[in-house]
Formats: sequence, structure tokens, C-alpha cells
Amino acid sequence: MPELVFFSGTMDCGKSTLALQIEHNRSARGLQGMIFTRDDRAGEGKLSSRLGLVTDAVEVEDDQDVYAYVVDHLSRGGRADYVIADEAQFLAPEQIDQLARVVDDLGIDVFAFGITTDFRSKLFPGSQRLVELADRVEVLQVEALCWCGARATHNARTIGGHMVVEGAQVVVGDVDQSEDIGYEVLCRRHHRRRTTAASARAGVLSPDVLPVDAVSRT
Ligand SMILES: Nc1ncnc2c1ncn2[C@@H]1O[C@H](COP(=O)(O)OP(=O)(O)O)[C@@H](O)[C@H]1O
Ligand SMILES: Cc1cn([C@H]2C[C@H](O)[C@@H](COP(=O)(O)O)O2)c(=O)[nH]c1=O
Repeated sequence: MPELVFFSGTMDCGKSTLALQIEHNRSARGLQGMIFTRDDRAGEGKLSSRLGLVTDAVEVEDDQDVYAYVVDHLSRGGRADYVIADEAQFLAPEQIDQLARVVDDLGIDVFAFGITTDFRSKLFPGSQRLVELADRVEVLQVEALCWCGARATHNARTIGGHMVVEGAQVVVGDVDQSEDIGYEVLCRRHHRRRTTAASARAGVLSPDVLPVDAVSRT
């Protein structure tokens, strides 16, 4: 049975790498995939991994009907044995429904990759729809780590290394503290306390370092 699979995790946990491996393994066996992406850091029409691999992809536009795009490709004699959609959190909920239709009406596997929640730990609309519709949600095996060593489960947006909670939901960027605006993956405890690696180093007061009395009053 064809499936809609959502591979989800934090930033920097290997989603794009896995997407490229799936593409490599299938194309090595003569299958032809259709690859969608949106707002990859490497630029328009690219699917890239931090390991340095990159491939061409179809850049999904606002209001684009991805189901119609696949049908049009097939009707022109093209092949699509499977579909990959990276940065799927940036797709509109309607486009996720269209991917589900690719599975159900065309019998094609769709592998979607994306982060589930934004820097405020709120679901992206596209990811919410994927959780609602996917046959399977897969959490990646290689865990990204918080600075404290715990499994990273949340994405923080940082300015100058310090976590911010105001701003637009979509700001394309990397897990890079040298940039003005960057991202850092954290465990839930440190995301809740807004303690990034830089603020921990700077000894910024957080409930982690407050006296027990003070913690019980907060
Ligand atoms: N220099 C490196 N050596 C080994 N692995 C690396 C290196 N740089 C990045 N990685 C691996 O690549 C992962 C990020 O892969 P990527 O596919 O770009 O992530 P995602 O798409 O989830 O943001 C890191 O978690 C790490 O496992
Ligand atoms: C948390 C968060 C992330 N983004 C952006 C930043 C990156 O461009 C992508 C995630 O890419 P990755 O391959 O998973 O690292 O999403 C955003 O726009 N808003 C956010 O809140």
C-alpha cells in the first residue's frame, strides 16, 4: 500500500540527509522520484543537507496545487515512482491534502520531511496537517542534542546567541551562532527556561540556577 510518511524532528537532526538517501537508493534501482521543497537554505529549487549533498528540486510556490503538478507531469509522459517533500513545514495545509491525494488517487508513496514546531514550540500549519493525515509519523533515529546533553526536542530562535520568542513564524536560517539571527536546538526544559548555550555560559539567571526558595515562589 502506498503511504504518506512524515519524517519529523528538530532542525539539524538529519531529515534532508535521509531524504537524499531515500532518493539515492531508489534512483540507483531505476526508480524516478519527484522532489519538492520550499525555502531550502541552499536556494530556490534545491534540497540540501549539512553533510554537503544537494540535489535539484521543484520549488513549491504559494497556492501551487502539487497534486495537479504531479498529474500534469504524468500526463506528459513523465514518471513519478515516489514523491519527496522537504521543508514540508513550509507547505500550506491544502498542499499537504494534495500530497495525501497523490498517495490515495495516484498510488504513489510520499515521503515528507520537516520540523514539527516553530521557535515558540507551536505547530507549523503544514506540519499539523501532516500529523493529522500521515499514515506514519517517523522520528529520526540520530538525535540532536541540547547543550546540556539531553535529547533536543525543541527549536529556539536566537539573536546574538540568546533565545527570542517574538517574530515571524518563518525566518529561513541555520543552527549557527555566528549569524545575527540563528537557531539552536534545546531540550524542553531549557527551551521553557530560554537557556541557550550562550546564556548558560554567561550565567544568566534562570530557574536552573535560582535558589530552591526562589524556584518554589515562581
Ligand atoms: N561535519 C559533520 N560530520 C558528520 N556529520 C555531520 C557534520 N555536519 C553535520 N552532520 C550531520 O548532519 C546532520 C544534519 O543533517 P541535515 O540533513 O542537514 O539536517 P536537517 O535537514 O534535519 O536540518 C547533523 O545532525 C549531523 O548528524
Ligand atoms: C524553528 C524555525 C525554523 N525555521 C526555518 C529555519 C530553517 O530555514 C528551516 C528548518 O530547516 P532544517 O533543514 O530543518 O534545519 O526552518 C523557521 O522559519 N521558523 C522557525 O520557527
